[in-house]
Amino acid sequence: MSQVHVLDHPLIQHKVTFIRDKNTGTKEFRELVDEVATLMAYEITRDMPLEDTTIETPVATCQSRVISGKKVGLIPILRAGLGMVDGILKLIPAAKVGHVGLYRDPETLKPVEYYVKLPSDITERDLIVIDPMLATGGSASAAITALKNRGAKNLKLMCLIAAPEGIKLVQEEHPDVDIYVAAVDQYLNDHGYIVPGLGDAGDRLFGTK
Ligand SMILES: O=P(O)(O)OC[C@H]1O[C@H](OP(=O)(O)OP(=O)(O)O)[C@H](O)[C@@H]1O
Ligand SMILES: O=c1cc[nH]c(=O)[nH]1
Ligand SMILES: [Mg+2]
Repeated sequence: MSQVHVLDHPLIQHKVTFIRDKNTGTKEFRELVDEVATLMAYEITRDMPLEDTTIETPVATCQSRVISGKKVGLIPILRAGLGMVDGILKLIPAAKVGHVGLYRDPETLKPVEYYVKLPSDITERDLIVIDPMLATGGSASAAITALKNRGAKNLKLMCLIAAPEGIKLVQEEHPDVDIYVAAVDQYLNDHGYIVPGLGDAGDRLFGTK
């Protein structure tokens, strides 16, 4: 069974409060999502392997450590996942970025795939699937399946806000994928929106409502 990591750092929790607030406009919403993504990346990279190296400081020879040659891939789920990419790249600038385009059919709540473009070497990369919202879990699970079908092996899922229903589905369908979230909310309403949530993440990021 995969683990769920709730990233409860005070800075993350503080910023998520303003992301949720309906009075937060598009510009500020986008900036806050970007900042939270950076803070979450700091937490999600805790287990990155290090290797020893020797350097010369101005004073002496020194044994020190660098991140070992592990390659990372970021996979935002379009559209809303795009809002978290730059924030993560600030900490992992060498990561490659693949895109999985999915939208959730408003009637059936089932994901519809419309675009997949991935780095050619995803089988060798540690992949982080990114989407602000994990609601029914259908989109995240479908994205992970699409990646596994193309050979991906090491995956993590990073979301801002999750519903218990979405966590359950991803854990059932992908027990090898750990989930990193800033908050786990109460439930889904009749339209599949997370309560209390933040509304429609894509619309709030891109001002399309
Ligand atoms: O867990 P689920 O029930 O699948 O819902 C979550 C999905 O819904 C939203 O995308 P949406 O379909 O609104 O597309 P968009 O990002 O283009 O707005 C969100 O960004 C997730 O991808
Ligand atoms: O609450 C929700 C659920 C799905 N997608 C969103 O953007 N928000
Ligand atoms: Mg949307």
